[in-house]
Amino acid sequence: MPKKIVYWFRNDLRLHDNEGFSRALTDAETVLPVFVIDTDWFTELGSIGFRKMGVFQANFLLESLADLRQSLRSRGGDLLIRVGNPALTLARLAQEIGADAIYASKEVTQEETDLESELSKRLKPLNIDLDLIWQSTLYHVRDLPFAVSKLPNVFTQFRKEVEKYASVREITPTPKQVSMLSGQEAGALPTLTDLGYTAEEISRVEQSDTRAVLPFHGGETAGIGRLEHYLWGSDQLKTYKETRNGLLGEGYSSKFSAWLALGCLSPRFIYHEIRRYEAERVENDSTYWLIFELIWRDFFRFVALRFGNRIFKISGIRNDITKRWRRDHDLFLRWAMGETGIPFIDANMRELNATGFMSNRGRQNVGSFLVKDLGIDWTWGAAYFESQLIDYDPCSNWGNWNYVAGVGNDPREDRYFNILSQATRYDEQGAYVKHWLPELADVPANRIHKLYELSNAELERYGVYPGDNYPMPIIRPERWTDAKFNR
Ligand SMILES: Cc1cc2nc3c(=O)[nH]c(=O)nc-3n(C[C@H](O)[C@H](O)[C@H](O)COP(=O)(O)OP(=O)(O)OC[C@H]3O[C@@H](n4cnc5c(N)ncnc54)[C@H](O)[C@@H]3O)c2cc1C
Ligand SMILES: Nc1ncnc2c1ncn2[C@@H]1O[C@H](COP(=O)(O)OP(=O)(O)OP(=O)(O)O)[C@@H](O)[C@H]1O
Repeated sequence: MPKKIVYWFRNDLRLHDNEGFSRALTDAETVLPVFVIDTDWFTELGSIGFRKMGVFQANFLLESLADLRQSLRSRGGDLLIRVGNPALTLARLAQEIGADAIYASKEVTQEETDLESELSKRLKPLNIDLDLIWQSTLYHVRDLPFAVSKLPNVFTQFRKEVEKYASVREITPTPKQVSMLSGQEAGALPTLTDLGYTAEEISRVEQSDTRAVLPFHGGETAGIGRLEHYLWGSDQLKTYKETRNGLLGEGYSSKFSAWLALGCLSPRFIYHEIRRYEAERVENDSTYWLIFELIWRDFFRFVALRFGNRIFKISGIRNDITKRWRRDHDLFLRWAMGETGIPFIDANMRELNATGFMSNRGRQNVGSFLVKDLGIDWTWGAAYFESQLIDYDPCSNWGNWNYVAGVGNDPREDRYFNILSQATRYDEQGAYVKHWLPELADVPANRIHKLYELSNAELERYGVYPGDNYPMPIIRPERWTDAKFNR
């Protein structure tokens, strides 16, 4: 009997270095590649009333599926697209075609692993196997020099151990041919409207704000294109370490995150391209630093594997139940909408809302401001990021928020970001703030981050009318000018 395998694409929307899919092609006579758009992704998050998957990531996902379908078609295959409950849909499909097994990549966070368990339960009585393949990290989970239960608590220790005792595996070659089971309806790719997004949400994507760092386009083809540009075309990799804390433009950082989140780019592929770049062009601190950041990404994934649901809980990885959090909805909304009256915070939040992206520097600052200056429940901030980010990834998002909130595995106790000194340091001339807050265009650079110190008369001189074209500050952050906190 020829062997039939259903390949369930998840966050591995690529053909390069896709070990799971390549293994399915090797093990089976015919495969059936499927993606199931889970209707649960579009529900609203209970606590704060925002949609789980924001419109930017949903759009990026649809583009990625279109690209993957195209790549499969050009190799004699196709991508079946279904909308519904993945476990139910896949089990039915596998039964219908008489599949021997379903292969898919292994995920680590609860909603995803719940689906794996549900699917496995449904397949058992049908005598169909479920084979889950680890493939989202730079270092393979089996190559770690320690058991996951003994994962070092501190990033630096983790990094040093993996760098010393593990190596990054070679990439799996891209399949040339896909021999696909015929006779199944391919299924149309839904539109954002089909998925329930409102006209207002869709217009945010369609308007594609020209102030965005990049016109992000989903899919493996665009992801590889971005990599080629960042490394080989523009040579920006060689200055990454100096530019990575930037705020404006496409070049200050790689912008790989959205492609990594859905698996359009494989971290191992990026790694080997960096190594090739080092051999052929230049090897320096910057080329290493991009690998260093990819190790952070791995770290948060392994943290999620080790700590399970603790990353999503208010007490965090540390299980700290002593901290008290405010649940002031109005204050939270002022933060979320970029209406705090603190220009550096507002500019970053407006960028996020308009484009789905924010720099790493921005994320650390708005996170710290919400949690440390406003004292608001950090899980609201994380949930809001989840609903807006084009590169949302459960491990990186919730892991980083654990850090920012001081409930993670940060060795530095009670890290505090002084927003004023951060803004002055990373946006010295106020160019970033003015980019997103044109109403502040006439404020001189030396006053722009300290608007809250100016009198109404002074503000009006610069065309700023508090409470009218720009909000009054929601707090007076005395702490920012106190030398003790001024770092
Ligand atoms: C509060 C907060 C929430 C975040 N949420 C997410 C998220 O949902 N998804 C996400 O991909 N990143 C998240 N990050 C990490 C980081 O901000 C983004 O990965 C980065 O800004 C994306 O831009 P880039 O690809 O140009 O990064 P680069 O600076 O070019 O870095 C290259 C890659 O390294 C990885 N990386 C870099 N920094 C981190 C980090 N701190 N943690 C984990 N991986 C990292 C990313 O995969 C990134 O694409 C978050 C950071 C903070 C502080
Ligand atoms: N890209 C990042 N990925 C993961 N964690 C980060 C990243 N950037 C910062 N952090 C975490 O936040 C901390 C503070 O960041 P920051 O870059 O300000 O470091 P710093 O030691 O305070 O000084 P500097 O700004 O000179 O790098 C880092 O030490 C690290 O723990």
